[in-house]
Amino acid sequence: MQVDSTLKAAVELRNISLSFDSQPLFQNFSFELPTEKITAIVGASGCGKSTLLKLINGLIQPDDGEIHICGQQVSHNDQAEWRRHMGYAVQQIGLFPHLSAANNVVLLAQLEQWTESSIQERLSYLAEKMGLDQAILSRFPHELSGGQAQRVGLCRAMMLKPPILLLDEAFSAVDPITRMDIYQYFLRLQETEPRTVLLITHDMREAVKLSDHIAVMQQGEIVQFAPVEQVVSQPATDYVARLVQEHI
Ligand SMILES: Nc1ncnc2c1ncn2[C@@H]1O[C@H](COP(=O)(O)OP(=O)(O)OP(=O)(O)O)[C@@H](O)[C@H]1O
Repeated sequence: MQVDSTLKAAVELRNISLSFDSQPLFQNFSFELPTEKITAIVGASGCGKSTLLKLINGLIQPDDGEIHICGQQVSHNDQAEWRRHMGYAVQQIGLFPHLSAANNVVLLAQLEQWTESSIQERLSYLAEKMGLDQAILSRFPHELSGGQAQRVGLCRAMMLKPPILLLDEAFSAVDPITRMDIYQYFLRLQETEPRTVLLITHDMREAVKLSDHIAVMQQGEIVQFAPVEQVVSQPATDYVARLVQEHI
């Protein structure tokens, strides 16, 4: 599944409804993720950010509504296929402890039976862009700093060149200075290899730093979805204004 870069939205949710234990979280929820842009979802704990991400990667099935990926409607039965086109990185990183950093990064490409030369070429490219040298790549996860492990996790998520990248608090486990460095690495890669990114974060400052668009969520609804500058200069509700004031 290739993303046509002229496609307005690489991911589209149409009229999604979802309840947990008869408690509605999403009701008639629609959302479009702009192609080859970074979109941040910001909102308080429990507003539905991670659930939205799980709907997009097929981990959760909506009660009602449609999901379109790269212009095609997908059904829950295709989830294995559609997930192959998505990279996924989370706060907990989840590197395999018995594999070196390099082997963590290349594992999926090996499973996909890429040639050894393509694997090594892709690994070198990502490692260079993310500032990971040979010494770091040969270490095991317990020998890495939090920031190094996060960059390894990002490289792993991007190994197969997924057109869509889902990041759930993927930058939050490190100190602010290391985080700034990782932002720079990440943005450099996004410049050379643009992809459609959904970034889930509590941190409005991170959203402003990294994203093209911000969607602010409150209790299963998007209360503002606009380019970053607009969210900052013209917050649509008091809640968005508070987020902007308190965090920027
Ligand atoms: N599998 C589940 N079963 C029941 N309730 C769930 C389930 N998953 C999520 N919820 C509920 O749905 C709501 C939204 O959860 P979600 O994890 O999407 O929030 P979030 O915005 O990502 O929060 P946080 O920022 O704390 O991670 C919460 O009230 C949560 O308790």
